[in-house]
Amino acid sequence: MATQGQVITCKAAVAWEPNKPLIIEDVQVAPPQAGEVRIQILFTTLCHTDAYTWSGKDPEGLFPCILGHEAAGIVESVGEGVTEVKPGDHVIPCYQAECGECKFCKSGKTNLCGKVRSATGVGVMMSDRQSRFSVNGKPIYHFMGTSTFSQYTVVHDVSVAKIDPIAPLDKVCLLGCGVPTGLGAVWNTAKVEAGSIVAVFGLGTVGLAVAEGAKAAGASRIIGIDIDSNKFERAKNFGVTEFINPKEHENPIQQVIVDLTDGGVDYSFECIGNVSVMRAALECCHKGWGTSVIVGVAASGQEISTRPFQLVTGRVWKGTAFGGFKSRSQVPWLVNKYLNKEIKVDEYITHNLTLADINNAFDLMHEGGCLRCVLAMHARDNM
Ligand SMILES: NC(=O)C1=CN([C@@H]2O[C@H](COP(=O)(O)OP(=O)(O)OC[C@H]3O[C@@H](n4cnc5c(N)ncnc54)[C@H](O)[C@@H]3O)[C@@H](O)[C@H]2O)C=CC1
Ligand SMILES: N[C@@H](CCC(=O)N[C@@H](CSC=O)C(=O)NCC(=O)O)C(=O)O
Ligand SMILES: [Zn+2]
Ligand SMILES: [Zn+2]
Repeated sequence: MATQGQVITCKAAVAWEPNKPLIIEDVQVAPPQAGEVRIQILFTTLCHTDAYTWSGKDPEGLFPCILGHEAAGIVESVGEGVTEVKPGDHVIPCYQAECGECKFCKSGKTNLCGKVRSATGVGVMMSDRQSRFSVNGKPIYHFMGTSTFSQYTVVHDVSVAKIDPIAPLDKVCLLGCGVPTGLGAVWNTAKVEAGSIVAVFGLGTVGLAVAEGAKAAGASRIIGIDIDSNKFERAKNFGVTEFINPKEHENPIQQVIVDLTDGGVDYSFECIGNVSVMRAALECCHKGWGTSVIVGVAASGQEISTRPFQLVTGRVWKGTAFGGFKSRSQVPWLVNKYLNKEIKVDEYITHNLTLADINNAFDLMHEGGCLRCVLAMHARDNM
C-alpha cells in the first residue's frame, strides 16, 4: 500500500483544552511500530465518556488529545510482529485490550487486560511511551488507546477486533462501547436469570441496552427510571415494562421501588454516572440477594456511600467495564449476533453527521432525543 511506512497527514478533531470546541486539524499520524496497527477510521460515534473526559473531570484526561473510542474501520498497515490482522481487514478498535497472556487475561475472572493499560491511561503507546499523533511537530495525546476522532489512528495489536467484512461499518461501530456495555452488564456481570425483576436507572444508550439484555434474559419486569419522561415511550421498544420519574415522587426513589416490588428488585443497573443514584440503585435491591451493578462513570472526586448494613443484609454491589466482554474474542461474536438480527444496533442511531460537525454532535448528546450520532469520517465536507 502506498502509505505503508509513511507518515499520513489527515483530518482529526483535536481537544486542545477541556471544554473548548474541538478543532479539526491536519494531523500527522506516524506509521505503526512493532505490535501496533494503523487503522483508517470510517465511522465513529460519540459516547458520554468522551464528553466526560473533554469536560476536564476525568483524572486521566490529558490535553491536547484526540478523543473517541466507539468506531469501525479498515486496517491500513501493521507494524513488525503483528500477525492477527493485515491491511484490508475490517476492525473495531477496542479500548479494553485482550492479550490473552497477562495475569488478568489468564485469570478467567475478568475482561480487564493489563498489557497496555499503563500506556493507554497516559495517552501514549507502550513500546516507546510516545504518541503517534502530532500537529506541526507538537505531540497530541492518544485517548483510551483508540482516538477514533481521527481519519487514521494507531492502536496496540491487542486492542483490535477483526470482524466479518460484510458487517456495515456505519452500524457496527456502535459495538465498540455503549451497546455491548449494557448487554454485557446484564449477561456477564449480573447474570440476570429468567423471571427476575430489574431496575434500570438512566435510559440513554447504555440503559436501553441493559433493558434489551434483560428482556433477552427473560426478566419478568423491567422498570425504567429517568428524570426525563420523554425517554419512556422509546424505551418500550427496548423492553422496559414500567416507568418511574423520580421527580414525580416525594419519597426517595429507592423506597418507591421497594414498595412497588414487594421488597425490592433482583437486579439494578446505574447507567448515569451519578453517585446519589448509585446509592439509590443499591438500596432498591431486595434484601438477601439483590445485586446492583454500577455502569455509569462518575466524575473525579465523587465517592459512593451507603450504610454497610445494606451489604451485611445480603445486597451485592458490583461494577462493570465494557459489560465484562472480552474485546478481541467477543466483539466479533457481537457483530455476528447483529448480522443474525439477534441484537439491535440500528435502533440506537438517532443522528448521522460528519467529522466536520463533531461539535454539533456533542451538543446533540445533551438533547433528550439523541442516543448515538454516527460521524462519517471521510465525507467530502471533512476535507
Ligand atoms: N462502565 C462502562 O464500561 C461504560 C460506562 N459508560 C457510562 O455510562 C453512562 C451512561 O451513558 P449513556 O447511556 O451514553 O448516557 P446518557 O446521557 O445518554 O443517558 C443517561 C440518562 O440518565 C438520565 N438521568 C440523568 N440524571 C438522572 C437522575 N438523577 N435520575 C434518573 N435518570 C437520570 C438522563 O435523562 C439520560 O436519559 C455514562 O456515565 C457513561 O460514561 C458508557 C459506556 C461504557
Ligand atoms: N478514566 C476514567 C475511567 C473511565 C472508565 O471507567 N472507563 C470505563 C469505560 S467507559 C467507556 O465509555 C472502563 O472500561 N474502565 C476500565 C479501565 O480500565 O479504564 C477515570 O479515571 O475516572
Ligand atoms: Zn464509551
Ligand atoms: Zn491481557
